Amino acid sequence: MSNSIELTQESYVDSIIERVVVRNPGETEFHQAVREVLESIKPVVELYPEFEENGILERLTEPERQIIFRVPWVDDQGNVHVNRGYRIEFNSALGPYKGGLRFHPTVYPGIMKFLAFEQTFKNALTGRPIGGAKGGSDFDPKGKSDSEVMRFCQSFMTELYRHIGAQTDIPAGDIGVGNREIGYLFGQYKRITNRFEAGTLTGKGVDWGGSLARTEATGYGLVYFVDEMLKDIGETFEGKKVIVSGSGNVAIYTVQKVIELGGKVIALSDSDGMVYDPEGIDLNSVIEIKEKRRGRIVEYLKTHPSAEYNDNSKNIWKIECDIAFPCATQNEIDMEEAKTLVNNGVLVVAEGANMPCTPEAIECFQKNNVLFAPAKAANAGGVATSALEMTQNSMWESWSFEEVDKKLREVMKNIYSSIKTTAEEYKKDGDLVFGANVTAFLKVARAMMDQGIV
Ligand SMILES: NC(=O)C1=CN([C@@H]2O[C@H](COP(=O)(O)OP(=O)(O)OC[C@H]3O[C@@H](n4cnc5c(N)ncnc54)[C@H](O)[C@@H]3O)[C@@H](O)[C@H]2O)C=CC1
Ligand SMILES: O=C(O)CCC(=O)C(=O)O
Repeated sequence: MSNSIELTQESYVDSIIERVVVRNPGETEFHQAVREVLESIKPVVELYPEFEENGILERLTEPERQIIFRVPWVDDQGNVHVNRGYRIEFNSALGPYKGGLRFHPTVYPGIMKFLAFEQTFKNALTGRPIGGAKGGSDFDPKGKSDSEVMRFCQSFMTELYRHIGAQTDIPAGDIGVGNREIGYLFGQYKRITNRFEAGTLTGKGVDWGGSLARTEATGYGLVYFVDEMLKDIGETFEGKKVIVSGSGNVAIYTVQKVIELGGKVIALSDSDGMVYDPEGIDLNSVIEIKEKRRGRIVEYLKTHPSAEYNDNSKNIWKIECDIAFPCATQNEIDMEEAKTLVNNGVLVVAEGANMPCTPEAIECFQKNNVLFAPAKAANAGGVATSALEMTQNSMWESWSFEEVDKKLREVMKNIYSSIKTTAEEYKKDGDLVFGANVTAFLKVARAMMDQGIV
């Protein structure tokens, strides 16, 4: 009897994975994200037949709404360009759709759907009432003037505005979308709607509805999360050698907090290459190059001639370290890099980017007892602080940096303890991938059950 139940339930999960592959051809990142979640929640789905009876997995893997639109804009020379804009409103069981916008040439439906699917689970872990979404465009902001970026953002919002709102869908930043872009997007939203509806976008400037500490939140939250993991094994950041990939928003504030807690960051990268500075990365120089000048990481050598540069960003994982923070992009660590990190004695790998480690890499870390922190838990501090920004907006209040930072720290602590406890409950001690997926799944699935077949 129990055998047959097990077989039926297993085939339910497998059939859903197959269905996602068939219904979303060629969208490999989306397949990967779905497979990762569904395979780990399998034993839990087996325990509750009502999930199958109510088509929970079919609905959970199909976006509630997918918006694709044309974004025409004119460059500084008067040439017309057309990009494609997206907003994937994946799941609103827990609250209005929430998630960032990515402007990058690699954007296509497979990337948008994987990010929106992941966001649904991540947002559930924050404990805030927010559903999951993601959006963006295949527009490449690299090398564009401020005026070109402004015109692009205005055109993008001219379509997007009709789909978003403080109670409906609240976009924010992601790769290629920072304070500058959020400003242009908000300006156009306000102009079209004739409403200063601050709660419609997060990551705003602090003088016009933004939250203090939102800029720092993803990186700081990531480090707070790892600090909890280290405490559990009687360790701290003090004296640890740390590698952070990328050099954008998440990477910069990860580095800042690691240094504050006594760690030494020795390498950073961008899509062109990586720098290794055994003396410890000088963050002020990185902020000057990346945040102020929007330059390339190779320029670090101009002021730090003793540092080394390599024009393959993947080589960053060859450097010996205690803690590795992939904070650039999806699938940046595969099996080969994972093996190198393990052979070099890495203690912790924590995902700052979304899905930066392939499933094979994660398996390699877990088999070799490396402490592994999955993105949907470890980088949730950014969206959690976005939710704090929404709370401040709805109350017409602005909290101090310290107050927001304290709440962020509590959120990260709670996420860590809840996913660790879930893993223990199912006798998967230390498996934070399982803990995060199951904790988030149960929350979203139960809300979907409560709300009927919608
Ligand atoms: N901004 C946020 O609040 C959050 C961002 N994330 C994720 O963190 C990651 C980074 O996002 P942001 O820092 O916001 O973007 P960003 O645009 O500020 O920075 C991205 C950085 O990654 C680098 N990069 C891109 N491709 C690379 C590659 N193949 N190798 C090495 N470096 C590469 C870029 O040069 C840039 O320095 C993304 O996966 C994003 O989805 C996750 C949670 C929240
Ligand atoms: O702050 C937000 O709404 C979104 C942040 C984000 O894009 C992410 O968590 O991946």
